[in-house]
Amino acid sequence: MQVPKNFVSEPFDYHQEVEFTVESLTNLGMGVGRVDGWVVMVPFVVPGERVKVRIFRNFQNYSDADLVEVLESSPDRIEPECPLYTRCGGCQYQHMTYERQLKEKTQHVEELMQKLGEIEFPVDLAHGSPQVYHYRSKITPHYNRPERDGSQPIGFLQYGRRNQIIDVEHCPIATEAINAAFPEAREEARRAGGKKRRQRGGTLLMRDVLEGVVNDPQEIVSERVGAVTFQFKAGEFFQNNPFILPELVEHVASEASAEGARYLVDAYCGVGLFALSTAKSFEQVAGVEISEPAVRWAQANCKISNIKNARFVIGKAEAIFNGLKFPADETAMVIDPPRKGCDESFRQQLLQYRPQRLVYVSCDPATQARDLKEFIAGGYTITRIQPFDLFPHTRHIENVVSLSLT
Ligand SMILES: C[S@@+](CC[C@H](N)C(=O)[O-])C[C@H]1O[C@@H](n2cnc3c(N)ncnc32)[C@H](O)[C@@H]1O
Repeated sequence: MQVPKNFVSEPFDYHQEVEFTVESLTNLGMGVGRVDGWVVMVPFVVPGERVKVRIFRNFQNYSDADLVEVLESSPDRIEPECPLYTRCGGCQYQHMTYERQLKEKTQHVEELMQKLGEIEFPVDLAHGSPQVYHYRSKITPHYNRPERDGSQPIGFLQYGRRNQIIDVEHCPIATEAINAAFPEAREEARRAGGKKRRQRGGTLLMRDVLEGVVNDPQEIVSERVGAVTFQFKAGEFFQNNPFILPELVEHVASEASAEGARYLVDAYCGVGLFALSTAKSFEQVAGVEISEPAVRWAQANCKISNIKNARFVIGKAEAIFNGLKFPADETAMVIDPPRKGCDESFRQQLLQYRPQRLVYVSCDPATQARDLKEFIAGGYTITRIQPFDLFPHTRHIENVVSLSLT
């Protein structure tokens, strides 16, 4: 039966099968279609495809379903590289050509900008990663306490499960070096973790850096982006697609300096990625970061790469405005906050200081759109929206928005 039943709370029976044409994807990677006007969501499909699905949950205004069969396949559908695809929760887009993934992500950014930021501005096609598989330089597989039968899978969360781990022996989005080192790291976790740790479960770190693949979060490691070397502890934050990073920092540098700013502030600077990579384009750069160890590394990284025009302060991002000597009308500001976006106090102080140019880098375009709306109300105009695909085959995207004062 195709038609939702005539009562509001249960439009379909549990496990009822229905057919429809997929209209679009949400930014979480779910296909959206309608059966007699009722919205049904299903993963691992491509817009335009006709699909048969099995309903497993009804909500107040839509239902969730599993894919049973693709009845009419999209020309953009391809075989996924990973045998665990659809069972491992890590990837959502391996069944689509890379070109289609970029188009879908671009459209998601555009929709989020419109819906959450009331921003009507064309979004440039997402800049693709030069390496589409084997690009991720850091993975953190987990393991739970052993199961009743004594098995202890080491891998990632299963698709659609909150706490169930799927055993992963090889991850095609992780670098080749990580995959080569993975069997031994899995063995080591099982052996050297000892009985106590085995009982609790835990997380493995695998970071592919200049020194090789490192597992100890405390180990000091190095990455090179363009001419700059970055050192930091293996467990600390550093962008994890090294293949696209030179292109991302080049874009940020050219956008930040587009109107001739002489000074740059890197808010949420981490170990100095943007400040130090762009320092040669500015007379002086300053960074601010809440993590003291990250700031210490940013300072050390100046010395390692012989950069003399950068300084860094520890504190919440808004601390940078206190005593900042750079003239606002000659200053560009790079903003790269965590997923939750900028704090209100930072947004307010930024609008009082009024830097000439803003380049807002974000891994969550939803919170970014909310912040942008405030900057636009405060007098800024968007000049470019350029997503960068740091995360091929997943639903994630890094979005870079450039703004000027009107
Ligand atoms: C997405 S990371 C970006 C780091 C850096 N721009 C990079 O690309 O390597 C966000 C950074 O913001 C820092 N952070 C989080 N909340 C902060 C706050 N309120 N003020 C300043 N930094 C903060 C985190 O420690 C983290 O290093």
